[in-house]
Amino acid sequence: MGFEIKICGLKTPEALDAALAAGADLVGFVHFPKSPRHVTWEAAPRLAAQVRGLALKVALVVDADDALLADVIAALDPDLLQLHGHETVERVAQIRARFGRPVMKALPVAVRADLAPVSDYAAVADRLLFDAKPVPGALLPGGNGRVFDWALIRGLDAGRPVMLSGGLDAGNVVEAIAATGVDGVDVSSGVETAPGVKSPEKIQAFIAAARRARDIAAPCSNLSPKAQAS
Ligand SMILES: O=C(O)c1ccccc1NCC(=O)[C@H](O)[C@H](O)COP(=O)(O)O
Repeated sequence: MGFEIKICGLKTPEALDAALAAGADLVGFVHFPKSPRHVTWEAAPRLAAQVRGLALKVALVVDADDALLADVIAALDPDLLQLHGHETVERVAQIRARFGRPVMKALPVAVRADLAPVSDYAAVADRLLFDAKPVPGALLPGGNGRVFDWALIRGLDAGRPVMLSGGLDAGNVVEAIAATGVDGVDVSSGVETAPGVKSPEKIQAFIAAARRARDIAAPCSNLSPKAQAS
Protein backbone atom coordinates (compact mmCIF):
# COMPACT_ATOMS: atom_id res chain seq x y z
CA MET A 1 0.00 0.00 0.00
CA GLY A 2 1.45 3.35 -1.03
CA PHE A 3 0.86 6.76 0.47
CA GLU A 4 -2.86 7.55 0.29
CA ILE A 5 -4.97 10.69 0.29
CA LYS A 6 -8.54 10.60 1.54
CA ILE A 7 -11.16 13.28 1.06
CA CYS A 8 -13.93 12.80 3.60
CA GLY A 9 -17.44 14.19 3.98
CA LEU A 10 -18.41 14.19 0.30
CA LYS A 11 -22.16 14.49 -0.18
CA THR A 12 -22.78 16.00 -3.61
CA PRO A 13 -21.94 14.71 -7.10
CA GLU A 14 -19.98 17.90 -7.79
CA ALA A 15 -17.76 17.56 -4.73
CA LEU A 16 -17.21 13.86 -5.39
CA ASP A 17 -16.32 14.63 -8.98
CA ALA A 18 -13.75 17.19 -7.81
CA ALA A 19 -12.14 14.67 -5.47
CA LEU A 20 -12.02 11.96 -8.11
CA ALA A 21 -10.71 14.31 -10.80
CA ALA A 22 -7.97 15.54 -8.46
CA GLY A 23 -6.90 11.94 -7.83
CA ALA A 24 -8.13 11.14 -4.32
CA ASP A 25 -7.25 7.58 -3.37
CA LEU A 26 -10.12 7.25 -0.90
CA VAL A 27 -13.42 9.10 -0.75
CA GLY A 28 -15.40 9.19 2.49
CA PHE A 29 -19.16 9.27 2.97
CA VAL A 30 -20.45 10.20 6.42
CA HIS A 31 -23.47 8.48 7.91
CA PHE A 32 -24.17 10.60 10.97
CA PRO A 33 -27.44 12.56 10.85
CA LYS A 34 -26.17 15.34 13.13
CA SER A 35 -23.36 16.12 10.69
CA PRO A 36 -23.55 18.78 7.98
CA ARG A 37 -21.83 16.13 5.81
CA HIS A 38 -24.41 13.41 6.38
CA VAL A 39 -25.26 11.54 3.18
CA THR A 40 -28.96 10.72 2.78
CA TRP A 41 -30.19 7.22 1.96
CA GLU A 42 -31.38 8.59 -1.35
CA ALA A 43 -28.02 10.08 -2.33
CA ALA A 44 -25.78 7.24 -1.09
CA PRO A 45 -26.24 4.70 -3.92
CA ARG A 46 -25.88 7.39 -6.58
CA LEU A 47 -22.66 8.70 -5.05
CA ALA A 48 -21.34 5.15 -4.69
CA ALA A 49 -22.04 4.42 -8.35
CA GLN A 50 -20.29 7.64 -9.36
CA VAL A 51 -16.99 6.42 -7.90
CA ARG A 52 -16.66 3.75 -10.61
CA GLY A 53 -13.58 2.19 -9.08
CA LEU A 54 -11.59 5.42 -9.35
CA ALA A 55 -11.02 5.50 -5.58
CA LEU A 56 -11.78 3.36 -2.56
CA LYS A 57 -15.18 4.08 -1.03
CA VAL A 58 -15.14 4.62 2.72
CA ALA A 59 -18.34 4.50 4.78
CA LEU A 60 -17.98 6.48 8.01
CA VAL A 61 -20.22 5.47 10.90
CA VAL A 62 -20.34 6.33 14.58
CA ASP A 63 -21.17 3.59 17.10
CA ALA A 64 -23.42 1.93 14.53
CA ASP A 65 -25.38 -1.18 15.44
CA ASP A 66 -25.50 -4.17 13.11
CA ALA A 67 -28.78 -3.14 11.47
CA LEU A 68 -27.43 0.30 10.59
CA LEU A 69 -24.16 -1.14 9.34
CA ALA A 70 -26.03 -3.55 7.11
CA ASP A 71 -28.05 -0.69 5.64
CA VAL A 72 -25.00 1.51 5.11
CA ILE A 73 -23.14 -1.34 3.43
CA ALA A 74 -26.13 -2.05 1.19
CA ALA A 75 -26.35 1.62 0.21
CA LEU A 76 -22.65 2.29 -0.43
CA ASP A 77 -20.96 -1.09 -0.94
CA PRO A 78 -17.87 0.39 0.76
CA ASP A 79 -14.32 -0.87 0.38
CA LEU A 80 -13.58 0.23 3.93
CA LEU A 81 -15.63 0.92 7.06
CA GLN A 82 -14.41 3.89 9.10
CA LEU A 83 -15.47 3.51 12.73
CA HIS A 84 -15.42 7.00 14.22
CA GLY A 85 -17.18 6.51 17.55
CA HIS A 86 -16.39 4.80 20.83
CA GLU A 87 -16.26 1.31 19.32
CA THR A 88 -14.37 -1.03 21.64
CA VAL A 89 -11.63 -3.36 20.45
CA GLU A 90 -14.10 -6.23 20.73
CA ARG A 91 -16.73 -4.39 18.69
CA VAL A 92 -14.20 -3.55 15.95
CA ALA A 93 -13.25 -7.23 15.71
CA GLN A 94 -16.91 -8.24 15.67
CA ILE A 95 -17.80 -5.78 12.89
CA ARG A 96 -14.86 -6.90 10.78
CA ALA A 97 -15.76 -10.57 11.18
CA ARG A 98 -19.51 -10.10 10.81
CA PHE A 99 -19.49 -7.88 7.73
CA GLY A 100 -16.33 -9.08 5.98
CA ARG A 101 -15.13 -5.58 5.12
CA PRO A 102 -11.81 -4.00 6.02
CA VAL A 103 -12.07 -1.62 8.94
CA MET A 104 -10.28 1.62 9.81
CA LYS A 105 -10.63 2.60 13.47
CA ALA A 106 -10.40 6.30 14.23
CA LEU A 107 -8.59 7.09 17.47
CA PRO A 108 -8.96 10.54 19.06
CA VAL A 109 -5.65 12.03 20.18
CA ALA A 110 -4.91 14.93 22.49
CA VAL A 111 -2.21 13.62 24.85
CA ARG A 112 0.26 10.73 24.84
CA ALA A 113 -1.99 8.58 27.01
CA ASP A 114 -4.54 8.52 24.19
CA LEU A 115 -2.13 6.27 22.30
CA ALA A 116 -2.25 3.53 24.93
CA PRO A 117 -4.89 1.46 23.07
CA VAL A 118 -3.08 1.62 19.72
CA SER A 119 -1.67 -1.91 19.81
CA ASP A 120 -5.00 -3.41 20.91
CA TYR A 121 -6.84 -1.72 18.05
CA ALA A 122 -4.04 -2.53 15.60
CA ALA A 123 -4.59 -6.21 16.38
CA VAL A 124 -8.17 -6.11 15.10
CA ALA A 125 -8.34 -3.25 12.57
CA ASP A 126 -6.88 -3.10 9.06
CA ARG A 127 -5.90 0.53 9.44
CA LEU A 128 -5.82 3.22 12.08
CA LEU A 129 -6.75 6.89 11.72
CA PHE A 130 -5.41 9.39 14.22
CA ASP A 131 -7.74 12.36 14.58
CA ALA A 132 -7.83 15.28 16.99
CA LYS A 133 -9.90 14.61 20.10
CA PRO A 134 -13.00 16.82 20.02
CA VAL A 135 -13.59 19.33 22.81
CA PRO A 136 -15.93 18.05 25.55
CA GLY A 137 -19.54 18.40 24.47
CA ALA A 138 -18.71 18.77 20.77
CA LEU A 139 -21.58 17.89 18.45
CA LEU A 140 -19.34 15.85 16.14
CA PRO A 141 -16.72 13.22 17.03
CA GLY A 142 -14.72 14.23 13.94
CA GLY A 143 -14.64 16.71 11.11
CA ASN A 144 -13.99 19.55 13.55
CA GLY A 145 -10.93 21.05 11.87
CA ARG A 146 -8.84 20.69 15.03
CA VAL A 147 -5.13 19.92 14.89
CA PHE A 148 -3.41 17.77 17.55
CA ASP A 149 0.26 17.68 18.45
CA TRP A 150 1.78 15.70 15.58
CA ALA A 151 4.92 14.99 17.64
CA LEU A 152 2.84 12.52 19.64
CA ILE A 153 2.72 10.07 16.72
CA ARG A 154 6.09 10.83 15.13
CA GLY A 155 7.77 7.54 14.19
CA LEU A 156 5.04 5.47 15.82
CA ASP A 157 5.03 1.91 14.49
CA ALA A 158 1.46 0.72 14.87
CA GLY A 159 2.04 -2.39 12.77
CA ARG A 160 -0.84 -1.24 10.53
CA PRO A 161 -1.14 1.52 7.95
CA VAL A 162 -1.83 4.80 9.71
CA MET A 163 -3.65 7.86 8.41
CA LEU A 164 -3.49 11.32 9.93
CA SER A 165 -6.42 13.71 10.13
CA GLY A 166 -7.54 16.68 12.14
CA GLY A 167 -7.34 20.23 10.89
CA LEU A 168 -5.28 19.45 7.81
CA ASP A 169 -5.38 21.75 4.80
CA ALA A 170 -3.25 22.60 1.77
CA GLY A 171 -1.16 24.93 3.91
CA ASN A 172 -0.10 22.46 6.62
CA VAL A 173 -0.29 19.01 5.05
CA VAL A 174 3.33 18.99 3.84
CA GLU A 175 4.60 19.79 7.33
CA ALA A 176 2.19 17.25 8.86
CA ILE A 177 3.46 14.43 6.65
CA ALA A 178 7.08 15.35 7.30
CA ALA A 179 6.47 15.59 11.04
CA THR A 180 4.72 12.24 11.41
CA GLY A 181 5.77 9.86 8.63
CA VAL A 182 2.20 8.57 8.29
CA ASP A 183 0.99 6.36 5.45
CA GLY A 184 -1.77 8.70 4.40
CA VAL A 185 -3.77 11.83 5.17
CA ASP A 186 -7.47 12.53 5.54
CA VAL A 187 -9.22 15.87 5.31
CA SER A 188 -12.72 17.23 5.54
CA SER A 189 -13.21 20.77 6.84
CA GLY A 190 -9.86 21.94 5.43
CA VAL A 191 -11.27 21.58 1.92
CA GLU A 192 -14.54 23.36 2.66
CA THR A 193 -15.81 26.94 2.42
CA ALA A 194 -18.45 26.28 5.13
CA PRO A 195 -19.37 23.17 7.17
CA GLY A 196 -20.38 20.52 4.65
CA VAL A 197 -19.66 22.67 1.59
CA LYS A 198 -16.68 21.29 -0.29
CA SER A 199 -14.52 23.52 -2.48
CA PRO A 200 -13.18 21.91 -5.70
CA GLU A 201 -10.25 24.34 -5.65
CA LYS A 202 -9.34 23.47 -2.06
CA ILE A 203 -9.63 19.75 -2.80
CA GLN A 204 -7.32 20.15 -5.77
CA ALA A 205 -4.81 22.22 -3.77
CA PHE A 206 -4.84 19.75 -0.87
CA ILE A 207 -4.20 16.74 -3.05
CA ALA A 208 -1.45 18.52 -4.99
CA ALA A 209 0.27 19.54 -1.75
CA ALA A 210 -0.03 16.08 -0.19
CA ARG A 211 1.41 14.53 -3.34
CA ARG A 212 4.34 16.91 -3.23
CA ALA A 213 5.03 15.91 0.34
CA ARG A 214 4.80 12.24 -0.57
CA ASP A 215 7.25 12.74 -3.41
CA ILE A 216 9.68 14.50 -1.09
CA ALA A 217 9.41 11.54 1.28
CA ALA A 218 9.89 9.01 -1.56
CA PRO A 219 11.93 10.89 -4.21
CA CYS A 220 12.65 7.78 -6.32
CA SER A 221 9.02 7.04 -7.06
CA ASN A 222 7.14 8.53 -10.00
CA LEU A 223 4.13 6.36 -9.38
CA SER A 224 0.71 7.66 -8.45
CA PRO A 225 -0.62 6.66 -5.00
CA LYS A 226 -3.00 4.19 -6.67
CA ALA A 227 -0.22 2.62 -8.69
CA GLN A 228 1.94 2.30 -5.58
CA ALA A 229 -0.95 0.63 -3.76
CA SER A 230 -1.35 -2.06 -6.39
O1 LIG B 1 -17.14 15.06 9.19
C1 LIG B 1 -18.06 14.83 9.98
O2 LIG B 1 -19.07 15.54 10.02
C2 LIG B 1 -17.95 13.68 10.92
C3 LIG B 1 -19.05 13.33 11.68
C4 LIG B 1 -18.95 12.28 12.57
C5 LIG B 1 -17.79 11.58 12.70
C6 LIG B 1 -16.67 11.91 11.93
C7 LIG B 1 -16.75 12.95 11.04
N1 LIG B 1 -15.67 13.31 10.27
C8 LIG B 1 -14.45 12.65 10.27
C9 LIG B 1 -13.58 13.16 9.19
O3 LIG B 1 -14.01 13.78 8.26
C10 LIG B 1 -12.15 12.91 9.18
O4 LIG B 1 -11.94 11.56 9.32
C11 LIG B 1 -11.40 13.72 10.19
O5 LIG B 1 -12.10 13.89 11.38
C12 LIG B 1 -10.92 15.02 9.61
O6 LIG B 1 -11.74 16.08 9.81
P1 LIG B 1 -11.21 17.57 9.64
O7 LIG B 1 -10.48 17.96 10.87
O8 LIG B 1 -12.44 18.36 9.44
O9 LIG B 1 -10.35 17.60 8.42
